[in-house]
Amino acid sequence: MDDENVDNTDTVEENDTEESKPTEDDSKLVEIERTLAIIKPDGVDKANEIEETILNEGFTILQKRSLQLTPEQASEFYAEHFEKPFYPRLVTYMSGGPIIVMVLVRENAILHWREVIGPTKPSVARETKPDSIRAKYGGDDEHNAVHGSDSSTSAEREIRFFFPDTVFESTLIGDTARDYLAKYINPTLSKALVELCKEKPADPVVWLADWLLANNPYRAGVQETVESN
Ligand SMILES: Nc1ncnc2c1ncn2[C@@H]1O[C@H](COP(=O)(O)OP(=O)(O)OP(=O)(O)O)[C@@H](O)[C@H]1O
Repeated sequence: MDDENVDNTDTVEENDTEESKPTEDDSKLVEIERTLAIIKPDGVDKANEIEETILNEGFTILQKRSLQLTPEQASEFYAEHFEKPFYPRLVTYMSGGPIIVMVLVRENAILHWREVIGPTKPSVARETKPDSIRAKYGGDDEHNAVHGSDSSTSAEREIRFFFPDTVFESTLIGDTARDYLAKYINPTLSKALVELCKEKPADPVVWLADWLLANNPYRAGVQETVESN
């Protein structure tokens, strides 16, 4: 178990209501996103099954840590619930044993992970989403096995909370990605693939990597630039 301290931020997010949260059906754009998943203390003995579900649902586990929160860290993480009657019990619960935190990546990761974990209360999950993680592994309304970020703002704050070195850069998608590749990669790569087929080397991947390094038009000292299509 890793007991290193987590980063503490003093940001308090706005308190989203269940009604205001978007659903997957509302989503028009496909986005590659990151979200934070926590396997809570009561879910840790089912970690293998939960991780299998994560992978089966098409997520990549980008980062993973096992740790135990101090009561202060649990209070900070759930600061938005400070005034709720269940807050003291929530802090005791979340600091009462080891947890596993993961950064998950997928198209629409935030919404999809919320769908996979199911409603907050396991009793409701068992009635309405019996295949969800909280339906299968949750206990009472407080002990619901897993957490998922509920918005991109929360995801960024929560990922930084546990992985303070994370850099958030926008990922190019759609036409922007196509334009970027067409301008900077395709001309050189096409030429490299033509040469590769002529050469037919024994280890094509290493040969291709060497060719690209030797013919990188953006490397200082390489004179020739490849015409774009
Ligand atoms: N009525 C309640 N009684 C006891 N515990 C509760 C209650 N409501 C919420 N909790 C606990 O507080 C956590 C945070 O509540 P929140 O309303 O943010 O739900 P959530 O976003 O589905 O959960 P999480 O933030 O853990 O993913 C819940 O996951 C649950 O452990």
